[in-house]
Amino acid sequence: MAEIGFIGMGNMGYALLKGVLKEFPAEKLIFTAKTSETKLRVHAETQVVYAESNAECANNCKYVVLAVKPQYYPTVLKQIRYAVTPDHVIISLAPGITIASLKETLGSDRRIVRAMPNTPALIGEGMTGLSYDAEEFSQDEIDMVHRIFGAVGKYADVEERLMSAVVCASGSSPAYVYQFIEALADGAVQFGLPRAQAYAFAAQAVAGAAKMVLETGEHPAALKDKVCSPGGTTIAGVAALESAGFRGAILKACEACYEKSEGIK
Ligand SMILES: NC(=O)C1=CN([C@@H]2O[C@H](COP(=O)(O)OP(=O)(O)OC[C@H]3O[C@@H](n4cnc5c(N)ncnc54)[C@H](O)[C@@H]3O)[C@@H](O)[C@H]2O)C=CC1
Ligand SMILES: O=C(O)[C@@H]1CCC=N1
Repeated sequence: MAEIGFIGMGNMGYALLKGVLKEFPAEKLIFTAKTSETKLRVHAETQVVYAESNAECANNCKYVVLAVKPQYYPTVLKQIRYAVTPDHVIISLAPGITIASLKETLGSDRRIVRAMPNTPALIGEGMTGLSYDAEEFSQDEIDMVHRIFGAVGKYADVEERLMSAVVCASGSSPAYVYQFIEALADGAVQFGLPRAQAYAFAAQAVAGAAKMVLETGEHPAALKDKVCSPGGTTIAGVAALESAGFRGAILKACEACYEKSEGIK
């Protein structure tokens, strides 16, 4: 019997499976995917066994990670309904779908953890928000959930009402950061920097700036001020971004993301 099972091998399920393999041996893991091609490919790559069905996957592990899109939840929940017991720890990655609604479908004694990870989990640099009713779980189970997400990056517990805000800050935001890196690189290519170097310079600048925020604990605005020489190049760029509504655009993106997440049923 495995310990952790993954239902769904798309972008997030695969990133988590690959990520946790750095902390857990393949024998402790099991997964399912929709197609045989995916099952065979992921098995060949990871040596992790796959289950023939979602119910079989749930039957063969204690921690069941639901890594399918919200629109497939009704089907998958129906498939696993009688396979998951009150002993299982069900980890749901979907935005918007509440613990209460999952209990309504699966049974009120089923125990659910909501998790909002992100794809940098693939390389151990993920960030996951976790939400659960601590009274329903033993300390060992909570430690295990933390170990799973700790294996793929950082994590923090948050109140369930804040999960859609976590989607804005870290679940969806890697996409915005990639857009930013792509645009920065385009900007540099415009002035002659070779394309490959432009991505490397832009991505390292983003990674370095992010680490400065995390490691110095300084306010982002103070760090920004230190890059801006009076009358220099950076403040000219900052002024251009302000007049283009850069920060306002990001706030709008978060608003759209939040509303979308809250609207998922
Ligand atoms: N991609 C991301 O950055 C993040 C995704 N999530 C959440 O993780 C979940 C999965 O998202 P993604 O991996 O991005 O989606 P995806 O579309 O890449 O993968 C979902 C996978 O589920 C499979 N699937 C569909 N129906 C199935 C079934 N009945 N049985 C087994 N597998 C089935 C699909 O074939 C697909 O491979 C979603 O709830 C999403 O909101 C959460 C945080 C970040
Ligand atoms: O786009 C989505 O719906 C998922 C949730 C967070 C990141 N990707």
